Amino acid sequence: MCGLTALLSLQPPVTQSNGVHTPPIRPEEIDNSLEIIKHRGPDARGQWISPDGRVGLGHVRLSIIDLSPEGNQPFHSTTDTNDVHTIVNGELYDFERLRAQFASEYDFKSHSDCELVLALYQHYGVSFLSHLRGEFALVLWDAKRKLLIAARDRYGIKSLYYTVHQGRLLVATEMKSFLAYGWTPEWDVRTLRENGWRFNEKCYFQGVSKVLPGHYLVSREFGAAEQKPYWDLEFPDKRIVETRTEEEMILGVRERILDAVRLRLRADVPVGIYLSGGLDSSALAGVAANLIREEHVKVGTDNSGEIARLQCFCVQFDKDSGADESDIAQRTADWLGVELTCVQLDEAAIAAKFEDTAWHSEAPNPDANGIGKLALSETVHAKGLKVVLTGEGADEHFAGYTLFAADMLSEPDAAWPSGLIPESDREEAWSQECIKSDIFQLGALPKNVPPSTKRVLNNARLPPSLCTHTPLPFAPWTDQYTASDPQTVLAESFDGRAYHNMATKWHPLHSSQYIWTKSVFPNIMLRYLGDNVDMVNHVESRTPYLDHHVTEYANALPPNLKMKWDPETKKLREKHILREAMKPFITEEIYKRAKHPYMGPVRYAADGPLHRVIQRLVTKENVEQLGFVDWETAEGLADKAFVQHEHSAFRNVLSLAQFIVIGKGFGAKKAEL
Ligand SMILES: Nc1ncnc2c1ncn2[C@@H]1O[C@H](COP(=O)(O)OP(=O)(O)OP(=O)(O)O)[C@@H](O)[C@H]1O
Ligand SMILES: NC(=O)CC[C@H](N)C(=O)O
Repeated sequence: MCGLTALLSLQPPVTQSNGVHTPPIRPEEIDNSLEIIKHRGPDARGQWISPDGRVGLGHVRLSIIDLSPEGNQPFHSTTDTNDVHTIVNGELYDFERLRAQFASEYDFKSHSDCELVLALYQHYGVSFLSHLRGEFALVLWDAKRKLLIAARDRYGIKSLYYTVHQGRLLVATEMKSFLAYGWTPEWDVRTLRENGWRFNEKCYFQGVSKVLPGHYLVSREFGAAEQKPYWDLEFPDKRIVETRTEEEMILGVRERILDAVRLRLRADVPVGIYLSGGLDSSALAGVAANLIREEHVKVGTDNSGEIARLQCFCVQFDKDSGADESDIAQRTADWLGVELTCVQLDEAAIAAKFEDTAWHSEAPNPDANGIGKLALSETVHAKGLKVVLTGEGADEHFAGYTLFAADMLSEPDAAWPSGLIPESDREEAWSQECIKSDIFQLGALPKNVPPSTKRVLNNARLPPSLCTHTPLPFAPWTDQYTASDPQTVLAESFDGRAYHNMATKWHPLHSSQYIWTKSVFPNIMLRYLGDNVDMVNHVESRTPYLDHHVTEYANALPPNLKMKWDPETKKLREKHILREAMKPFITEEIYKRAKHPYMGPVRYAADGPLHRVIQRLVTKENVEQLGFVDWETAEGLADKAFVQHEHSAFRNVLSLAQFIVIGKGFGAKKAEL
């Protein structure tokens, strides 16, 4: 993916009577901002500043479609009637069909997918976003109307941040780009204490917000910007009985996934696949192999029609870590006849990449999982590939997480009467899942949650699990920022439409899927395990399960077909319909294998490489420089984590070390009372 940066001066570039001085935007500022994210776009760099010096657009390019200079950005549409400029990070699928459709009314200058934004904006006005299919972050400036739009894809696959600094609206793919404009980061201690940055539009730096998934930011006539939604997840009314047969729905899922993969194999550069021992990625590899065999589909630049040339990549952890799936991935690769490269990741390699992963992801998470993804992209790049397909989004939309089970069982599924679970079984299984979800927590369950908070999300069982995440060892003075507990903050990050739907229309499984997919998924998973770390090594990851034709179809399926009750084992079978839809393309082993979440090792040796990195980072000086952490509590964490192997201390200290890396990299001001 590429990277972008944009500025809009909210005041004219002169000294005002009130003393505010907004200098015209300078090319060096944009260039410095792009320099910070140059890893996102090694192939070309471009910028545009409006004649009045009030609008600036900058872009670094990882070229994927139309590698010629015509595909470089910004793109401009300047005619008698038009004066529109855009920068786009991402991929717009099915662009060739749309390009042909609009060729008579728009004068395309390139064969880039991204230029489509100008054609669609000219045709549809601000509603053009609904016509984009794929992952993107973009900024568009309509000079005639003095209208700025900054938009993000439906799921938040791409990141997009904004802030106002010295009278200028700043927008960028990564927060660190703002540093070039003289912005000085200050910790937002409230959102750190309340965990809000993991759930909502806030960031852990004051004044910085995310453009939310499925939203666009709009500023007219240089006025204050506001966010508006253009798309959201929708689920059916739980009382309406499904009339399609299971077979029809299995075929419906299959057809849409085939289409989503087919579109994502199209690129002017080599394309590969991230392959684990799980269903989601094995299905992608299987579908791709099938498309090569049955339709002779071109895979990136490879037109050979040889399945053996399809390149897959698997992270290989130490065998005794319990986290390694490479044997299974190898069996899948052998069965399909594709090539598999295993990327060995021992503890020394994990330790060596710890700081880079935190810095680039901008989304600290208390585990080492993101490091594996960073290592994968390093190898993919070394092998000359620029694009990979990866399986994120399947668990969200086809119900793969066991954390959804309690909500799935909390109510019968009237939409699929033939799959109804006998009431006594359902109630028994539900109470067991509730006990399990209380025991299997990654930290202490949230305390002091007002009863009203539980009702906001219609008593969903999922929220406490999302809120147990690893409190940092906060300094006592930060207690003033605990007016709202994390669970209330999570609940309040949704809107009235969602509350109404959860209370009256959606099955609890669907409410749970909504809560997860709108909160930690874009803010943590797609950052720490997604685009941000892939792009460090100039690799674009494409997510076929996050194609909105796939997800809209999946969301409309009955809950009982997503998590299907097995009357013999008296257990739920997660991702049932996805499994059935993908059956022709996967091994028997994968078809039968239960979900194992992607996890790096969680136990590391005392005085080993990772312990030493943590000791180097978590010093009194570094902790005190954060300002919001208590050194006395932090001091013993590394020993507890690596010598006594306390899992919660391990998570705490990893989190703390990541914040130290981020604080140092950003030059964040020490937080004070
Ligand atoms: N060990 C790994 N090597 C390479 N890629 C991986 C690895 N683990 C996960 N991934 C990538 O990350 C994606 C998300 O991981 P996740 O665990 O959700 O899916 P999965 O392993 O494919 O399937 P399942 O969810 O059924 O276990 C995978 O689909 C795959 O593309
Ligand atoms: N890396 C990207 O975001 C790709 C942008 C655009 N699709 C191109 O090929 O240039």
